[in-house]
Amino acid sequence: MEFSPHKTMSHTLPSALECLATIQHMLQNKRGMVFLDYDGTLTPIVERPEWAQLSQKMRDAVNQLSQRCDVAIVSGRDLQDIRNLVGIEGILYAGSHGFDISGPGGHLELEQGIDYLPALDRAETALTKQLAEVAGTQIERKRFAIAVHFRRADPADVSQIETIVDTILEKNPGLRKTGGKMIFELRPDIDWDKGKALRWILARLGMHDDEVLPIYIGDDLTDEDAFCELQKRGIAILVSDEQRLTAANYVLNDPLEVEQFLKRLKVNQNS
Ligand SMILES: O=P(O)(O)OC[C@H]1O[C@H](O[C@H]2O[C@H](CO)[C@@H](O)[C@H](O)[C@H]2O)[C@H](O)[C@@H](O)[C@@H]1O
Repeated sequence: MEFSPHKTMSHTLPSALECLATIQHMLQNKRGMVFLDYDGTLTPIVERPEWAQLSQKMRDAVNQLSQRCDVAIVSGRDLQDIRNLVGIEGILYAGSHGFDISGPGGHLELEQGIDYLPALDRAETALTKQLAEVAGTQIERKRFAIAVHFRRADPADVSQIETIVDTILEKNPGLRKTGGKMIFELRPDIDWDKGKALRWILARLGMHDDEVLPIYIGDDLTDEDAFCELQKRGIAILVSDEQRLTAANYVLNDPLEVEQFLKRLKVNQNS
């Protein structure tokens, strides 16, 4: 029987900071591994993707955490972009929503969706041409996804932008549309997402359910796939100060609370 995740409204969830003792207790005798989303989790959401720079305090918090346990950054951004933005050696990076994975020292490489690169290239060309005249749009090509940003567009233009994206999608079978915070995204239409990537990473690291407690922290729609994956085996923390339906089991209000949580979390390779 297929597992159907339990979802709840985020304002009913307990704070991960207030429940730190409980989380520590769950980590006892388990190996901890922390998965972190980037935008909205490690950095506040800002108007342009290139403005979302990691603060030195947050970099230190993640770096110090990576001395205590395995850490993976799992982002919708391009793999090279996220690696440059975070700039910490010795941790695992997953870009393009988990389609493009690279572990420390070149271990644990995965490129999911290579066959779809021509379709993504065609879609990128068409989007660039057709959205050129729509003010405030921004196209961000990642190796295995294309984001169409409309945060700076006139709200009255959003349905026109979506129609353009949908028309291009129709002409490029093999891709699918997903959403996020003021973006439409096109990505390979295959059964792969941040949740599947998380499962793949744990399996490749030889981390079995009874030995490891994975913790995933994220804020966006694509992070829900990872939250669903962890309902059976870990801790899922939503970063949000707004109400929404989520499969997470704890909440943090914003990246500042994430930073405090990461600093205070006592977790070891073998807790
Ligand atoms: O999985 P993530 O690391 O959270 O990436 C999700 C998307 O984040 C970025 O876009 C979002 O953040 C921007 C900067 O704050 C903001 O301007 C935009 O409106 C947000 O959607 C990134 O640019 C995308 O590629 C990621 O897919």
